[in-house]
Amino acid sequence: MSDKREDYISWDEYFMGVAMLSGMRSKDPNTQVGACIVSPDHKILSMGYNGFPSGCSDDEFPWAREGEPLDNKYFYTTHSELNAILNYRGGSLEGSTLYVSLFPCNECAKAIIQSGIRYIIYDEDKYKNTPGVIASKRMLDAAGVKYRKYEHTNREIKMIL
Ligand SMILES: O=c1ccn([C@H]2C[C@H](O)[C@@H](COP(=O)(O)O)O2)c(=O)[nH]1
Ligand SMILES: [Zn+2]
Repeated sequence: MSDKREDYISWDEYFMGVAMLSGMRSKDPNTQVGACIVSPDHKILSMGYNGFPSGCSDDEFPWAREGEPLDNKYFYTTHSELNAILNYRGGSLEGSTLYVSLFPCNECAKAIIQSGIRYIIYDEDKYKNTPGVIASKRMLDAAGVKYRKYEHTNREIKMIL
């Protein structure tokens, strides 16, 4: 009988890796966010990244952070978590886990709660002091959605594409 490999990646490394890879598709020049939704039995249900809705050209809509509301990205971007929820073509997301590279904002928190996602594993929390993220945590806490920070393992994953 042969011994199995022992240095295989963990579930957390695997799914956060998929979320981060998904974020690499984002055209946002400042913050790329990736999300991966996983079933209780470790099946990937959906993925998403932040970007403009279908039909809204990445070359025509603005990527600026500043300027008039109609001339910057904030009115137009669909967040990675919402894209992952909307991309799901199956039945229910009840009981699922969301891996996401940035802590979800208040708008995403609403969609997460309403879709039945029960756990969030996030990487960065760089907007933790903003009202949006404070409101997000308040809603997630009230709704019983659990969240924890991803623990980096320092494993290097190299891909030659
Ligand atoms: O819950 C969230 C919050 C933000 N995003 C996206 C939306 C934008 O494309 C960027 C944030 O841009 P900044 O320049 O850092 O303000 O992140 C998301 O996908 N999910
Ligand atoms: Zn959001």
